[in-house]
Amino acid sequence: MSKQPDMQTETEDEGDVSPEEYVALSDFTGAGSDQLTFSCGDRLLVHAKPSSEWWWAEVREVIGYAPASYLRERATDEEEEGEDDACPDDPWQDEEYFGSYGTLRLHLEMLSDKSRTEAYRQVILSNSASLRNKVVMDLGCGTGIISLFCAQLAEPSLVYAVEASSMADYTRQLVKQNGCEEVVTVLQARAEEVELPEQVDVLVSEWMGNCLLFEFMVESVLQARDCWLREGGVMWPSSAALTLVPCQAHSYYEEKMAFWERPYGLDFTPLQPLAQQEFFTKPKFSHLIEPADCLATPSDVILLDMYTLQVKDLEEIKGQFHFCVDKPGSFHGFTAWFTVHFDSLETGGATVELNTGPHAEPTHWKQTLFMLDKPVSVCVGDSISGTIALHRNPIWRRHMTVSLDWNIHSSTEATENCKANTLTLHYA
Ligand SMILES: NC(=[NH2+])NCCC[C@H]1O[C@@H](n2cnc3c(N)ncnc32)[C@H](O)[C@@H]1O
Repeated sequence: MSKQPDMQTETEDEGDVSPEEYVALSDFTGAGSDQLTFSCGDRLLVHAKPSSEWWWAEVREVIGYAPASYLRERATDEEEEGEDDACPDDPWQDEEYFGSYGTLRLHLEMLSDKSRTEAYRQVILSNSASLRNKVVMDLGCGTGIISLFCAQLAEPSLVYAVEASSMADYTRQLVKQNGCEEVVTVLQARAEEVELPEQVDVLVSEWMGNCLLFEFMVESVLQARDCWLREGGVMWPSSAALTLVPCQAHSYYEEKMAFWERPYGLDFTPLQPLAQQEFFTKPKFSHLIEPADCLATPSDVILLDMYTLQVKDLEEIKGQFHFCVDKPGSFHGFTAWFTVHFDSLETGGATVELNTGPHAEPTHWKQTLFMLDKPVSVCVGDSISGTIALHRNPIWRRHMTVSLDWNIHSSTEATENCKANTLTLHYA
């Protein structure tokens, strides 16, 4: 969340509104004396809107700042009965989420992803000696593959394999089937609630979702870190980076937009605004970008340190970018992917990398494509600069909105062809 404006410096009329009643969509704990703290469902009186992100409001006679994204205008009486969706009873959608991991489909997809699974195997293998007599927590172990690698390739004293879904019953069987029950203990529990008899030396997890954070399993990892990782313990992954690049996407554009120009000799272009709204206002997961589609050198726009990252930081994560176009073409959109790194347990030992980008082995995550509403022709020497912001959904806690704001400075036009653009895409 960007810093709230300083109310004292706001002139009287800036943003002042006659008090309007809003409902809190989610709990919020204010940081500092001038931010409000409120609970989901609280009624707030909004007195001023000095910025789009922070409003000056009152709750239970306390005045302060409230994040606008947490508030919804109070419905009129007759709409009131719909109020309970303001505070859904399952904001993490855990029933559906853990239900999906109780079946084999997703586990088969993950285990079939050689690049992903071999990276974790490589981590265990290259740290085999250092893992001796260590206590490990495998958070969200699924079928237990990482725990089985630990038991098979190293000699840890104990591995706590924590899995919340019903897959845990089968994971216990797999541990026994492979003769690892001495080392691996499977606990069916949410990592946030699990009770371990001891702290752990290593917390390993495969938590990454689309665009790195989708599903927000990372929150569970951070909570487990704060609860169970001993002082000086190791996080695997140790760090994560979100990478972005401006790109061409001719085939996707042809498929979803150009198609309407002359289907079967007819002019269907009046449907193109509909196509733009339906296909280009949300990210395209599982996009496979060709290296040749990159219009500039990809850039890491967000870097996460898994030792210092805090849950509250996940509400909004921002990054800057400045791309120098190095090949002429159609700027159709931006593609994003992530890379995670695993520090060696030995000081100065080799780091293992899992890179999900177009220059590495393909993974089941592939990449994520954010399409512009209209492509822009760019030339070598043009620059594309701006910011990316990942806003976590205040209600549905596994979802987020990705906002991209950028300008294009053309090198060819005499005047600064500085086009301000905003692209905000909501995850479904
Ligand atoms: N890379 C991802 N996007 N997902 C791959 C790992 C997901 C696995 O972790 C389990 N899992 C996810 N969150 C939790 C949690 N808080 N506690 C226990 N198991 C979990 C989930 O049931 C599944 O088996």
